[in-house]
Amino acid sequence: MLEAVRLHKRYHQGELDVVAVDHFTYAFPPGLTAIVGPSGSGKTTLLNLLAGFDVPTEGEVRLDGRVFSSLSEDERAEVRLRHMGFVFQQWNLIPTLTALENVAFPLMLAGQSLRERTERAQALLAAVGLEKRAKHLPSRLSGGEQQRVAIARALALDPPVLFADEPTGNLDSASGARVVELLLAQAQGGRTVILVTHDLELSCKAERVLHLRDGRLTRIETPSAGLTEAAQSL
Ligand SMILES: Nc1ncnc2c1ncn2[C@@H]1O[C@H](COP(=O)(O)OP(=O)(O)OP(=O)(O)O)[C@@H](O)[C@H]1O
Repeated sequence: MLEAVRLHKRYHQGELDVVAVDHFTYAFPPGLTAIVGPSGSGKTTLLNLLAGFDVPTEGEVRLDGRVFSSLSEDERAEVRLRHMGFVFQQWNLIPTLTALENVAFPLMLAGQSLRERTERAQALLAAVGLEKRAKHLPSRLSGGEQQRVAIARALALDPPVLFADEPTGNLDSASGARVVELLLAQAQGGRTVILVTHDLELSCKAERVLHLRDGRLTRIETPSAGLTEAAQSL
């Protein structure tokens, strides 16, 4: 399980101190959790802290009970490779690699043989409905197809945690719906999916919606149950 404990991030901007994340505490259960909040409320900073791209000023991130945020950069990268997948607004595929090679890339980093990783990447592309596009370069795929390749790549090493940052931001509604379906299927399959979005319709599909304001967790909504609880009581 991924947990944030009194996670705090302060930036120095000249004379000013900006608190981007303010003592955020939450244990992310399996399933889909959305993080919403106005621009500047700290969503991206929080995601970067949870994924270990950035380190907190105070507090910690724990993964399966082990403190993750105080590991070295290399150790965090290794944990990230094996335990976390990423689907961003900009799909960030490697432009010179085919769809199949993009999906196989993390498998190569993890030391799998060419045969193993080709078989696994083919199966993943089939799972997102793109087996016929395996040899295409990203530039020959639509935005929605590129995002599905990014999802297949994010799932390559079967990570328990999947981060999605505005994954439908650049997509038309039909492609966006397909991407959402794939993410929901991952959440229903028991993965912890953490979704940052401005899209209220999308956040309503989450089991839990965390509201951030000025870096603080101000409200937790459970849209399906129609319940809210005060974050302060956590
Ligand atoms: N590297 C940085 N240096 C200084 N201040 C930063 C840095 N990154 C973020 N901030 C500040 O931290 C606060 C939170 O920013 P963050 O990008 O996390 O918000 P956000 O909710 O993701 O916003 P948006 O929805 O616009 O992407 C903002 O006030 C921002 O200016």
